[in-house]
Amino acid sequence: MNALTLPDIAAQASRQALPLDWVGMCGIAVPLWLAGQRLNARADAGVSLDDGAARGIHMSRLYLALELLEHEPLSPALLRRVLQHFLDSHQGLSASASLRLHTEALLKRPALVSPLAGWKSYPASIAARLDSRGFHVELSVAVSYSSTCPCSAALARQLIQQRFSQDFSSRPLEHSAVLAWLGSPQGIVATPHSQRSSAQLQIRLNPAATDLPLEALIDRAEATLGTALQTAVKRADEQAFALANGQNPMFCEDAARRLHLALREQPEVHGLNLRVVHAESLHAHDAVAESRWNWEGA
Ligand SMILES: Nc1nc2c(ncn2[C@@H]2O[C@H](COP(=O)(O)OP(=O)(O)OP(=O)(O)O)[C@@H](O)[C@H]2O)c(=O)[nH]1
Repeated sequence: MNALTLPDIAAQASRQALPLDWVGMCGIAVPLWLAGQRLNARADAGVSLDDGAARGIHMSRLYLALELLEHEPLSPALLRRVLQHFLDSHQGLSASASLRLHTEALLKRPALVSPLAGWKSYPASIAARLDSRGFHVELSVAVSYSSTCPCSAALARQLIQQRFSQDFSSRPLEHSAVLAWLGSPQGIVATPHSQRSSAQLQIRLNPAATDLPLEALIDRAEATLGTALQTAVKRADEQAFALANGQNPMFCEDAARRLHLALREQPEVHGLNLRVVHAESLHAHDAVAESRWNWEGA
């Protein structure tokens, strides 16, 4: 039997004529180049099946088009070429194509003070679509940070004030005595709670963007929040982290507003959709805020 005699079920007519919105493959292992690294990724690749009478799409053609990802850094232009391949190989069948890549960038992050550094992983995904409305790309990444509750900080300060008032009600206010008190457990009789938090950032790239600014997006988000989770930490770094948290107390609403305003002004951002989750240590549930700008379906 040779290739010409192999049955081709996909080429048959469907018994139930009906177009399908998306047909493809999910979870294909692919390598890609991003943020200066070769990364493992999982691809979801597909097209619409607009010809309702056709039995199926040609999955192998989509799979083989993904080979393009191996050879050059991931960019909007490369994604567009892959999607154009999907459509060219499905002429008469499909008018829209999409590709979603799930990966994890591993970036080296410096300590706050000491000359140390360590690795931090950032789950990320890139989604591209080509259809009659044009081509667009979305970039998503999760950034983890610490958030100190501003309400808890104010309540703790009040208790410290009360304790100070008690302890110094009958003592003269001498500099050395106050300094010693501040350095004692009485000087911090209450501490605010803080929580490990995460921001899920999704941006739609400006159509003119030539790069996928993953690292720039992460850097911008971490600088905006001021309390990114750390990697290598010595005591000097921990002290700097305590200061950063004290200077940046945040409700989830504060974090969402900060991120929205900082990301929206980036020239490569055409739209954004973000969700921040503060995994409360006061409650057994999370505090969550979402914000969108120029986001379809919002
Ligand atoms: N359309 C479709 N194909 C599937 C599915 N599950 C597995 N396949 C297989 O995917 C394989 C590749 O399909 P095609 O791309 O049509 O393969 P081909 O006919 O050899 O390639 P072309 O000559 O380029 O059409 C076939 O062996 C299908 O059986 C499915 O649910 N739908």
